[in-house]
Amino acid sequence: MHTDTRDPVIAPPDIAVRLEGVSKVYDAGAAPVTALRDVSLAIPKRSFTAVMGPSGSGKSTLLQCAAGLDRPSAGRVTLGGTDISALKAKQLTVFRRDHIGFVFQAYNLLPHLTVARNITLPLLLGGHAVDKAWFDHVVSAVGLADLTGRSPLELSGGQQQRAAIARALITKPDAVFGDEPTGALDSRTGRQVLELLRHTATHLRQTVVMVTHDPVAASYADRVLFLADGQLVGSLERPTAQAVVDRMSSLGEW
Ligand SMILES: Nc1ncnc2c1ncn2[C@@H]1O[C@H](COP(=O)(O)OP(=O)(O)OP(=O)(O)O)[C@@H](O)[C@H]1O
Repeated sequence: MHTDTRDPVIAPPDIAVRLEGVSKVYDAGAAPVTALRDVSLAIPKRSFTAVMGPSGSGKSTLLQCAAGLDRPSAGRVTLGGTDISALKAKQLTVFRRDHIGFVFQAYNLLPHLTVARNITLPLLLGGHAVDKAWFDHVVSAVGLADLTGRSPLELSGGQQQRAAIARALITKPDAVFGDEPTGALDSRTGRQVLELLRHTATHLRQTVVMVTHDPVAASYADRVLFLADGQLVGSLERPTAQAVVDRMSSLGEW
């Protein structure tokens, strides 16, 4: 299914995520809400991208559509060469499990499973064998090599988020999507997690896309995309926190 829908014309090999004319309208009772308006973008493989914008600008909606957690009202989303807008619900569920990593503010680890079992769960659910070398590489990269036998309940918040990142990486996904992944962490622990996401793109050669409100968090990315009123209104390459603050200020209240 994955290979059948590959189209080298719409997704050249260096692009991990592509949105083409994506719009999203929520049917919220009497007054529909347009959360995304004709958004087109391409995210290169092995890059770290932050998505910023004022509250209500459509950041989470963009992430949900890009990650196949929600469907756009119009437009096309291509992930690693697969047009996910064309997948049926069940195919999309399988595709998400095998090809997309998620890191949320809540870690969503299962307390009755060890850290190792939590990390390998996406492989188990997909009926795939664990690549021991990649498992060891990932677990060591997230700094949990000595803690894999523990319950998540015996980990700190930062360690739990690092386990969630390892779980997101275990399938070598087309992209890892994070919605405020450091939102629940204190600033020192948050910085460690941001450094890990940076390391994930640079050294583990994975693609990371993160929604954040925090200019310091965004400064860890290669590129920041700015949304306002559901539209892509600009981007910053190699951002500094100050440059992000300045751009956000020009977008109004945030
Ligand atoms: N399920 C939904 N039903 C109706 N409207 C929604 C739904 N989800 C989001 N919206 C609306 O769509 C718009 C964009 O919301 P979204 O959550 O994507 O913005 P955001 O930039 O992530 O906001 P925040 O920074 O406050 O989390 C908002 O006007 C919001 O109220």
